[in-house]
Amino acid sequence: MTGFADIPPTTLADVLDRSRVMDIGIRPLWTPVPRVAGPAFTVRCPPGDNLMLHAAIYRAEPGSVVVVESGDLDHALAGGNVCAVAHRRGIAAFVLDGLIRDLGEVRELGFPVFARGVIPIPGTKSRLGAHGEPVRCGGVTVGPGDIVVADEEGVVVVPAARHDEVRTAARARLAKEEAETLDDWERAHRARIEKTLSEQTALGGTASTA
Ligand SMILES: O=C([O-])CC(=O)C(=O)O
Ligand SMILES: [Mg+2]
Repeated sequence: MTGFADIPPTTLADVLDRSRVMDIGIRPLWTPVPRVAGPAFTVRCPPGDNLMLHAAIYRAEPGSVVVVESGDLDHALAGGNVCAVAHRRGIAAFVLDGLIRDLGEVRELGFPVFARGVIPIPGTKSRLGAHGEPVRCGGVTVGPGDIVVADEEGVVVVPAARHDEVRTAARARLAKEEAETLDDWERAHRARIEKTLSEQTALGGTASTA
C-alpha cells in the first residue's frame, strides 16, 4: 500500500511541478483503465531490445509499477505473454517509453499498460541494460522507489524523498475541494475571473467582452 491509490494524478499535478508529469505521448493503451499507484521498478532497455524488461517481470515486487526507458518506436518491448506473467506475479502496471504488441490479449487480461502505442514487430532479447537505476520515461527522471500514479488523466511520479510531504499536501487539497459546493466554487471563481479581467482591461488589455 502506497497511500496514493485514492489520489488522482490531477491533484498530484496541482502540488508537483511539470517535471514530475510524463508527456502526453504516454497513454493508457486500453480504456477505461483503473488508476494504478505503486513504487517504480526501473528498467533501461537499449533501443530495439527488450531483454531487461523480460527479466524484470521475474524481479519486480508485487504491487510495483515497471517503468521502462527505451528510446525506440520500431519494436515492441512486451506482448500478451509478458503482460500475463507480470499480471499474475502481481505487478501493478507497465509504464513504457516505447511500444507493445498483442494489445487485444493485454486488454482482455485487464493489465494496465501506459505506453506510446502498438507495433506488431518484437524486439530482440539479447542486450544488457539496467535495473534499479534512474531512467528517463515520458520526459521524467524516475528513480527506483518513486511512486508512480497513473490513470486516464496521465502519469505522475512522486519522488521517493517527498512521499509524505506530497501525500499530505494532496490530501489537504482533496479535502478542501470536497468541502466546497459547486455554488461556492462558482462564486469564488467568478469573482476572481471578473477581477482579473477588469484589472487587465484597466491596464490597456485588448480583450473585448460583451
Ligand atoms: O515476444 C515478445 O517480445 C513479446 C510477446 O509477443 C509476448 O510477450 O507475447
Ligand atoms: Mg506474443
